[in-house]
Amino acid sequence: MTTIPVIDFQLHAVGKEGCVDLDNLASEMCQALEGIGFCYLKNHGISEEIINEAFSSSKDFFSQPVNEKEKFARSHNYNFGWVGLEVEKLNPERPVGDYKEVWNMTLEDLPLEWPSEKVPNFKPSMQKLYEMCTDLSKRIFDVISVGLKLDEQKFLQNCHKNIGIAENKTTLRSLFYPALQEVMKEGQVRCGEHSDYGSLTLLFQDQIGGLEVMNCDDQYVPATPIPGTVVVNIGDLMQRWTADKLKATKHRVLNPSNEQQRSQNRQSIAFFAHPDDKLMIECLDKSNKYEPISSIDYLNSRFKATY
Ligand SMILES: O=C(O)CCC(=O)C(=O)O
Ligand SMILES: [Fe+2]
Repeated sequence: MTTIPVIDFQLHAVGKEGCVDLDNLASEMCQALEGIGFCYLKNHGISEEIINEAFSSSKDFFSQPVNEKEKFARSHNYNFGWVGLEVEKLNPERPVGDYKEVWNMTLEDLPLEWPSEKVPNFKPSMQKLYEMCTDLSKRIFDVISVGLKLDEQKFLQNCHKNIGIAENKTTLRSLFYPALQEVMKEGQVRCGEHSDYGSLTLLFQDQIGGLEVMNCDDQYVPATPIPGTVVVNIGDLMQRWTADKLKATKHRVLNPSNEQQRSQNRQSIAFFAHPDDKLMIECLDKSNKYEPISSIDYLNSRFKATY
């Protein structure tokens, strides 16, 4: 598979009720996730208004001066808050950190502040999108469970019961890539080559473009923005869980070469689903290809390598 397929999710979209036969959708989706590891979903059911609000309030947040944003710097204990330019290096082999800023959040009741005084709409709009992404990811888990022929359609969904409640590290992250400098540091990119850590990622991107995904021929191909769609991909934990059946594909965001694009900010919002912290991740096919590990131990081992 060399391109990223667009899949119509209408049948099981957010807001749809009732039992439907997911077999065809499931095989279409698993074929994509076993191949290139990415797909676009159209008709996913999350309203454009909710997505746009999260993008515009994020922009308001990131447009503030650094000293304002620093007040809300990421707490290592919770993976919550603002991370500044060049701090994260998603590909540790690159010489410098990524040219991006991010805001990470969960829905858990944490003793942490939002910048609500200066950007009142940021918290409610991100929380709303988190809720919608929780719903959509659970529906995608149903489809994948059917595609993997697991005993129960709700099997994977049940492994993510605590999303947004407690003891689950599922994170919504707003990313802001500022317009580029005329001369960038050697080897610096917007987002270095990496695969995601968790089970499933949903990604909303603006119209600027730049996301690239490694295809089955080891070539990076553009994941061109398609209005109205969400990009879906598999994380490393899900690859391990499925004994390498579903693929956690490497991706990156390079610096545009076109002068007009270089002078524009880029925004995206990613939802990283993780199974409940204490869940033991054992190969679903009983092959024991990888040792069992708890969801939280796996995630912590990955964070150590990034920060
Ligand atoms: O901004 C993007 O399009 C991709 C971001 C990403 O891959 C990540 O944060 O894991
Ligand atoms: Fe990623």
